[in-house]
Amino acid sequence: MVGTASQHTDTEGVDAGVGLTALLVAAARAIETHRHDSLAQDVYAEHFVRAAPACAAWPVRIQQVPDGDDNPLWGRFARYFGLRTRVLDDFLLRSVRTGARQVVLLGAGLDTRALRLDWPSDHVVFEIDRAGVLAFKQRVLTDLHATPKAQRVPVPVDLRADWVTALTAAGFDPAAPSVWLAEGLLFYLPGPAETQLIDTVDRLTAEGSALAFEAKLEKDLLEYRDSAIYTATRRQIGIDLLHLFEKGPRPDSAGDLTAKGWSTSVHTPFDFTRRHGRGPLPEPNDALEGNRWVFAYKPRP
Ligand SMILES: C[S@@+](CC[C@H](N)C(=O)[O-])C[C@H]1O[C@@H](n2cnc3c(N)ncnc32)[C@H](O)[C@@H]1O
Repeated sequence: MVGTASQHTDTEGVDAGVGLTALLVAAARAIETHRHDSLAQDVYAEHFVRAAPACAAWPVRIQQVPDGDDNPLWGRFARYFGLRTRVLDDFLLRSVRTGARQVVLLGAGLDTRALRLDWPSDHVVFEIDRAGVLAFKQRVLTDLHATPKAQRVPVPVDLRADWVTALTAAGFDPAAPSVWLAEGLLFYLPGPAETQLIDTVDRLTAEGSALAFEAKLEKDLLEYRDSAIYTATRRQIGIDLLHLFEKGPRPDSAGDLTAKGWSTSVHTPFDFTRRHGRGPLPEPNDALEGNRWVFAYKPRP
């Protein structure tokens, strides 16, 4: 265990610190949803943004941004989140089609895949995040009378504490194939917590399971301090992502999974920009340049 529950507060709300990053992704998904060439539809996203006093001035449509798509935050960065959402939607649905019966969203934040994707109705979606974030999410969804398309099970726990006990107590079955997602999460965890999380996913997964995660290449992240995306995020909405990211050395989690027998593939977001014909392309001093999307499969014998 990397730390204990008492060392790590899990009561932080959604409107501060790393919780606020969940709202940033929600605002990006709202903007993507309203685009004429949208890659992913999330009709709940704008309701989260509008329910959070901290985001009163945030846009939920690109038309509300004075410089529109030229804005590094609500244009380019939001398109990045829209592309990421679509690629990971496709990954999860593909994994379910090939046998996964349980979905585990690590650092689920305001992800509404349990409500908006077409799951087989007997499937279960476990959403792990801190209590404050999940309580806010539940409040908004309850007000909307939103109905999940699979069984949705929130698991309020800090991923640096004993989350395995919480997940299994919530009904997760390690013997059944599962698909796991860590979208926009790992760089908020200390390196040893990431290693432990990946080891634990390996231990809890039956053959035929799958995992996707987003990682950053090991490079001094502070080199990107003046990149357009991070500067705009800091100045426009007061979120200093580089302050929130863990800056110690990162483990090679894709390599670790390969060594454990998983089949892994590592992509840049730009691979998918080309595939979908929209999304961000590389720029000089580009904070997205070091991002990797990793897809891992635990083979059947
Ligand atoms: C950038 S948001 C991404 C949310 C979601 N995956 C998505 O893409 O919409 C990061 C999320 O990770 C959660 N998170 C960060 N550190 C965590 C921890 N130690 N335990 C549980 N959740 C954590 C935050 O509360 C936040 O909801």
